[in-house]
Amino acid sequence: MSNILEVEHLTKRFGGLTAVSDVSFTVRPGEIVGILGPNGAGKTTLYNLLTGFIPPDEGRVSFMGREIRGLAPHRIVRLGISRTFQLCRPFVGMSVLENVKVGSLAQPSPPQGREARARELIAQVGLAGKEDMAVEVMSYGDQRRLEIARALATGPKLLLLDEPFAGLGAGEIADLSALITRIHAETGLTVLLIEHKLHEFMKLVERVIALDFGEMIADDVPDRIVAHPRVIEAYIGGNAPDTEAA
Ligand SMILES: Nc1ncnc2c1ncn2[C@@H]1O[C@H](COP(=O)(O)OP(=O)(O)OP(=O)(O)O)[C@@H](O)[C@H]1O
Repeated sequence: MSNILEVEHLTKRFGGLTAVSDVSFTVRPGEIVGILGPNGAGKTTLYNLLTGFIPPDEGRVSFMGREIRGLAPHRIVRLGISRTFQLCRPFVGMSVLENVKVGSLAQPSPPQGREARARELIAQVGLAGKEDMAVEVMSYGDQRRLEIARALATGPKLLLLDEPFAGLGAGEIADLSALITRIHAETGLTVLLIEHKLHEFMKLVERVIALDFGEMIADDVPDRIVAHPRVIEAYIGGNAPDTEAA
């Protein structure tokens, strides 16, 4: 399989606004690809389209050679696409362990191995010892780790991260960035990453797909993206990119 994900002419309109406009790109297995763009560029809408949360108006999405347009979110998770959210969405009133086990319910695997696997993932994201902790008392940084563990529990081949560094301090960002790098290296998982903290973003990703007003304006390696005239214009015209370390 040459590409794990193929997006062709994907378009989503909300009334008169085209949030994602004729976007086409491919992702190879094991790549870590950044999705860049100022506020409102269409990044989260793109994730919502890839995960079946909303249907596209036009275009197609092929995942591991299979057309997934129109499939319900739980079917897409089962096929191997998992995501985290911009705002953490842990199940409150449940422990860390229970939260991760919920993720594993996405796959029709026998229940016996679920707890052991959940404990492994909790350790993998650096939360060992916190299995029984209530999620509402966790730090924001730990909640981000939990989100990643829960997403991994669904057994993804493609992981979509939506602003994992939002709201974190510099130390937490560096730690989480190292965690993402390690998980990517250890598992060979394909990763898409939306992030406004460009300093860490550019270090993490191998390639960047840049959006502006729903249109794809560039698809290139980080070094060329930061010098790309349309990317610079998109940011200078709107929000200056946050290229400093947080
Ligand atoms: N359900 C919706 N109904 C109407 N408009 C929407 C809806 N969802 C998104 N939009 C609009 O679509 C555009 C793209 O939004 P989107 O959230 O995808 O941008 P984004 O790049 O993720 O921005 P941010 O970086 O601020 O999260 C915005 O103008 C937004 O207001």
